[in-house]
Amino acid sequence: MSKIIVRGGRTLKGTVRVHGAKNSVLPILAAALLAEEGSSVIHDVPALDDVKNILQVLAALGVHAQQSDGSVRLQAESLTSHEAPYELVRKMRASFLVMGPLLARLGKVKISLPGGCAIGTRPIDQHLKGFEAMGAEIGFGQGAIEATVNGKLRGARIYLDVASVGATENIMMAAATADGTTTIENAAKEPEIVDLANYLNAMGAIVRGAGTGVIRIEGVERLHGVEHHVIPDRVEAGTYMIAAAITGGDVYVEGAIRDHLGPVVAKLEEMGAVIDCDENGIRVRASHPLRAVDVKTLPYPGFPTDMQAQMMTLLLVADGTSIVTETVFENRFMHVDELIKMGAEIKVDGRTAIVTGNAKISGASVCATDLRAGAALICAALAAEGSTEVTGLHHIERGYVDIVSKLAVLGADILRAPSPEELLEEAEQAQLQPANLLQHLEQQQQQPQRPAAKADVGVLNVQATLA
Ligand SMILES: CC(=O)N[C@H]1[C@@H](OP(=O)(O)OP(=O)(O)OC[C@H]2O[C@@H](n3ccc(=O)[nH]c3=O)[C@H](O)[C@@H]2O)O[C@H](CO)[C@@H](O)[C@@H]1O
Ligand SMILES: C=C(OP(=O)(O)O)C(=O)O
Repeated sequence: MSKIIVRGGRTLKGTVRVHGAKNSVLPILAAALLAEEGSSVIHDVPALDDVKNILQVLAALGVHAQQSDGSVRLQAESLTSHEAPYELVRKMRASFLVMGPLLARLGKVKISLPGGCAIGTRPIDQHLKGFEAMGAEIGFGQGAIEATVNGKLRGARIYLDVASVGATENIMMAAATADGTTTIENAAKEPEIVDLANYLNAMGAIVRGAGTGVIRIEGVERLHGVEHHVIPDRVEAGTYMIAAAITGGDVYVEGAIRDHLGPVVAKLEEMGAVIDCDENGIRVRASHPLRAVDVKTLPYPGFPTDMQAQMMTLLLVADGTSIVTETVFENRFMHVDELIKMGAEIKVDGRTAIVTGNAKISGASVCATDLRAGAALICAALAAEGSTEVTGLHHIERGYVDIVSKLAVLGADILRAPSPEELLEEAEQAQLQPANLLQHLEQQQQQPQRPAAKADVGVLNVQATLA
């Protein structure tokens, strides 16, 4: 089993650069299916497992993709299938976002139900309600959805019962080439929705109001490929801001956009951290003790549910008791039990967690149960006394590029110990002979690789950067 090993107690200092947003790039890659002519080139594509996965889904549908240096060129002129493979959709909920574009392009789609996950049941009723309103006929069988449209999708007025990010995106994509105008009411307002709308508009779509609660999409005949730069990942940025604060550090998060991180900045300031924002990023300085604060997650522009676990971890070291309320997902406190193993005192009652501050956090063996739970455990480990081993890395690697390298460059004592399977794969790739293979594996296991600083992680003197 691979694991991240952290020896806590180091103060983080320096500069870390954020990658392109996972939650933007996934819908944008799905939207590339809509280009009937020309190629799309998407820049600032993070090297994440989720991106690999959605590219596999697109390949199975007939999209040609070429990747180089953080960019992907996609050619979707001739699609060859309307069936998104079960094995791939099952791995990642966001692959359900190909449903809208496939309905629009081919008038039919077969896709497995994405199912729930650790953080909640995550139904897709709002996506389907939107497609039905636009004229799609939807059938279910053997865990899959089959939908067809007689002719073209038709514009409709759709009120979402919950301001779902995925449903807003799926419906926007389906509506881009529908007959007539679609209005989405109670639409999600996340920055990733705006990024998707900007990409669609550059492709020739007419999407107005993205970023507000009412989005209007005037259907056009066809869309074409374009170049697009994905926005920086606000959740990755927020995670490094928390990592800085929890270690009493001084970190410049390059690429962080203040307007996308309003509630995180506000809460850190309420706690007593000093935040300086400029057009290139956000600097966080914190000295302990920090003040306890209450946090309630809400759809954007409220406090993001994707930052709740990391924020809860920071509240452990604050002075006083904090109340954390999770209103977006019904089961997003999975990190609590793991934090308790590290010495935290947290009581959960339904959707509320009462966090006792001034905790003495100590190293333990813990497991990431979902992506942000994993990030929270790494944050806790940075502040813990002693050594922490975090497993369940497949969750973390869905959403964080080079997290170990980035934290190491900031001064954390952190390394990633690969699993025997990963070592074997690495040795096979290096085409080692059987005799050398054993020796290679033994050496690797005795000395887990400390991450090398990657070219895109700068170690800059914060004083000099901000002077
Ligand atoms: C790839 C991606 O962008 N993922 C993000 C996206 O997920 P995702 O798009 O899946 O999240 P939604 O905004 O759809 O979900 C919000 C709430 O609405 C409910 N719901 C959703 C759809 C539906 O048809 N019916 C329904 O009841 C969900 O169960 C949940 O309680 O937004 C979430 C909320 O900000 C983030 O945590 C995820 O990181
Ligand atoms: C819940 C998340 O992502 P997804 O919707 O891809 O599961 C997340 O990014 O925290």
